Amino acid sequence: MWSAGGILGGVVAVLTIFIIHWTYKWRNPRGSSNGGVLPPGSMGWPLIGETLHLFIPSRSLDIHPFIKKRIQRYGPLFRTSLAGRPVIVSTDAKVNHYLLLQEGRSVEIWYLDTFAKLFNQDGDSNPATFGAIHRYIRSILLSYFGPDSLREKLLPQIGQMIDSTLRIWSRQGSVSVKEATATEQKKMIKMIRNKLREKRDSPDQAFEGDLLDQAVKEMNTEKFLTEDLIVHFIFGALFASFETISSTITLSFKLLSENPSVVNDLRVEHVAMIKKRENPNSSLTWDDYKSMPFTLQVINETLRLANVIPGLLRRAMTDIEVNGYTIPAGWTIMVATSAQQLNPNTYQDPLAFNPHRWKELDSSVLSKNFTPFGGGMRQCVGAEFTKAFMATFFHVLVTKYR
Ligand code: HEM
Repeated sequence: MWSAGGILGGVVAVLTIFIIHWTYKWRNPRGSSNGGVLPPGSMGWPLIGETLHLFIPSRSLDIHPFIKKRIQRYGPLFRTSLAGRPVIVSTDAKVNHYLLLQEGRSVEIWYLDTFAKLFNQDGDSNPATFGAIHRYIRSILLSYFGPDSLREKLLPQIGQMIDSTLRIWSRQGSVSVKEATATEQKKMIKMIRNKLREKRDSPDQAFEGDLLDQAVKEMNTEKFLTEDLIVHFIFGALFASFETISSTITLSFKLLSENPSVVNDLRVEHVAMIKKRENPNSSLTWDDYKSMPFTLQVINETLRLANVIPGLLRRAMTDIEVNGYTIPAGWTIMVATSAQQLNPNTYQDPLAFNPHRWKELDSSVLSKNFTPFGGGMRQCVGAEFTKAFMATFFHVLVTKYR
């Protein structure tokens, strides 16, 4: 006869064996169906993996300590587990370049945020719809924010907006900046939805010739353009532009205030340009923007250090062989471009703000080691807009303020 203590002991023993076996399998995942070798690394604790280490905020411009420590321990390619998913992190410039060019072949984009909702990534969206939405969003954003629109329409508007904002700020003792909370984001989504309905219900009255007008008009011809999709698209575009440009400009302000000689060199370039103009008060033009080598060096150096998007997320669609290791199909890949931009082998004294370094940097090295806007078919559609915006900001700042 089994005693109660014996049964309990048996259950505990079976449970212990199960937990040990499960933990062993968690910590030692299989490389692939045909026995490929996984990159070195640790999968951390069951379920939570190493997520908590990654979310510890870093106040330095340096590579995040989570990544830095693991590069030192395992090399440029390592495995981990984040947010319940097995992940390969790559900080290797050649591997990253290769992976970004593999979009739609062996890897696909993997969004964790607003964009996942937009593309209904975890829902039932089929690849053809996904592709059509992606092409639509790229082309509509490029037509409103790309080089042609900047040249013909946007640059003077950006100039006026920066000018009036700085004028107001310069009269204040301090300026408070804050990030939008989840409640404010919800309010914003509601506001966009109301605006969309207003435009849809009375198209003639509410027509302003903007991106939202065009999307609303095309709801009749493009089947995938639902109300929800447009709302998330507009919110996503605002988020992608606002979050990134504001933090880059904020950092540039800090870096310039610590480096008065750079401000001086910028001022020389911009004042010389104003002297060539017929109307010294006109705002920066496309030709001005394209003929300011030092300003572009300052922009590059700020983008390099800002590392606004420290890693791009992808999902392996097939087993991928790189550097003698296998990235198994289905695993998430973090293409950690931030590590490339702070690599001392490419950028001497990588944490120093030194715009002059750009004169000497070899363009072939840079094509793989300077990717603030990503690469391949997912490259940022707002890249030119961002650079022109920053150039205009510097123009107003150094010509009108001390
Ligand atoms: C400092 C400024 C910015 C930085 C550093 C930045 C960076 C990036 C990066 C790295 C990607 C590639 C993401 C990936 O491959 O997973 C990207 C994509 C994207 N960016 Fe930006 N971005 C900036 C500004 C903007 C602006 C101003 C806009 C809007 C006009 C914008 C809209 C987008 C969109 C829509 C995508 C998705 C493109 C696609 O999937 O085809 N970004 N951005």
